[in-house]
Amino acid sequence: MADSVASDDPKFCFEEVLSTFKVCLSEDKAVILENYVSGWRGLIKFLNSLGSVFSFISKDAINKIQILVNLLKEDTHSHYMTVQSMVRYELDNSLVDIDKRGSHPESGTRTLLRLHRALRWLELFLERLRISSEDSKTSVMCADAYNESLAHYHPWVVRKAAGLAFCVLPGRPAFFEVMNVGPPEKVVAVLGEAVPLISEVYQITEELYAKNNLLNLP
Ligand SMILES: CCCCCCCC/C=C\CCCCCCCC(=O)N[C@@H](COP(=O)(O)O)[C@H](O)/C=C/CCCCCCCCCCCCC
Repeated sequence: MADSVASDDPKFCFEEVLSTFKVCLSEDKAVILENYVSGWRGLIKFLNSLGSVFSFISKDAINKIQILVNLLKEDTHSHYMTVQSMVRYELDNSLVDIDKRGSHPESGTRTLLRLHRALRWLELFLERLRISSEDSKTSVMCADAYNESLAHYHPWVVRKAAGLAFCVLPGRPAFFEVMNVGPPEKVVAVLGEAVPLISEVYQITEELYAKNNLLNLP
């Protein structure tokens, strides 16, 4: 795994992202952290190709991914093989700020929660994209998915900036081009494979965090 998240080759192919989400779950349905992080790195390549309007979003996502990449390289990395083992290790060793931010503002558990919430946005957005018609607006699909998910956790100023950025998203045909999958029918078929995979990863993580009362970490 590369040291810096930001130094990746910018070329994007959605099928590569799909492959990383395919190998995200182990046989016993644990979420493999390295593959989860790889999936996000691929998505950030896509975001970067949309232009500098989105850089405030990609900077935050890169920062969070970098925290997880660093944890995967530390001496304690064996505890970070899966999201399940990470949560167990950090809780057992009091490495998570539970009620208010304190000495562990960058725990893996807290950091992954932010990406987990964004994964729900992604699931909702990709499903809208899958069932959309040729003249549907990506900006509207993106905003609707955002308002139904991530927006609940963001202050007014972030919601406003995100809303403005969505307005410059390319139309559906250009968006499909950037996905680099092939003709629209192929994009729709690949989305049909991607959405259930992402949804399963989301659900498993959601249940883990809910069971441990971690869904509102500061
Ligand atoms: C071909 C596939 C199509 C979809 C590709 C989508 C590519 C998206 C790549 C990355 C998505 C962004 C992930 C954003 C993570 C946000 C985490 C977060 O909530 N952070 C906030 C809280 O952090 P703390 O302060 O508690 O540490 C932070 O305040 C956020 C700041 C930035 C604004 C985040 C706006 C998120 C909008 C998500 C939509 C992205 C639009 C992509 C357009 C296709």
